[in-house]
Amino acid sequence: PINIQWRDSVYDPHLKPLKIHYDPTTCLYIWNNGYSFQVEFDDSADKSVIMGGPLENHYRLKQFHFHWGAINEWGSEHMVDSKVYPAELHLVHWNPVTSTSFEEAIMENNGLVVIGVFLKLGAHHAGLQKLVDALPAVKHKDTIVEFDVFDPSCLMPSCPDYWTYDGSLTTPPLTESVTWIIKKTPIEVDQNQLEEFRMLLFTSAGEEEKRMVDNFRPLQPLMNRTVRSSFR
Ligand SMILES: CCCCCNS(=O)(=O)c1cc(S(N)(=O)=O)ccc1C(=O)O
Ligand SMILES: [Zn+2]
Repeated sequence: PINIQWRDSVYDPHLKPLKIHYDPTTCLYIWNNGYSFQVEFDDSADKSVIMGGPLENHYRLKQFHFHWGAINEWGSEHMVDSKVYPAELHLVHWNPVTSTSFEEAIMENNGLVVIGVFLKLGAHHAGLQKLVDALPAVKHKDTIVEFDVFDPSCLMPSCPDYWTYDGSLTTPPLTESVTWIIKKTPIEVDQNQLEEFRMLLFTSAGEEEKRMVDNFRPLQPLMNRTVRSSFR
């Protein structure tokens, strides 16, 4: 993750609007992987896909997860002009044109696209609440609960503006296979919803409880990468 300096980003007029078509019935389950909670999707066909933006072709939604802090002062993996948000949503997609599976796409150049959406403290988010209500069922590491119909588009801000740069996964194997698309405008969630995230545990049932908080990777230097913006 990087600190996006608005002034260093370059407006690219060739960047198209991002097109998102998620099929809510491709949602499978939520599970606690001991690092975050993830909502997994059926990626066996081109049913929940994104295209346009900086992308050459379409990408299939595989999973989404969040990163958050112990308190509202930090939690996001990216920053904007050194501003940190209390949480960040990542929607992970893979390229079915150049790879035959997600696992293969992880190792490919341009194999993955991750859309990042900042969460800020504010109004109650009705769409997120369905997800929050399921969290007690996945409190411990390696627990899973069926989650049959959910449309992640409800977690997208209406503003089309984004930054994009070529980067890596923020989790091992940290491969440089990710086209990052970071939405400029955060979505609002309320204090209770953030607190529910912080009630999850890193630990399995029976172990000494460790609250799942601060599950973000520290900032990495941008090096010679350029961040392009879809807006002036
Ligand atoms: C088989 C190895 C998978 C490694 C990457 N998996 S992932 O779904 O892309 C992922 C991405 C990310 S991130 N923050 O989007 O780079 C975080 C966690 C995971 C995960 O698997 O838990
Ligand atoms: Zn992530």
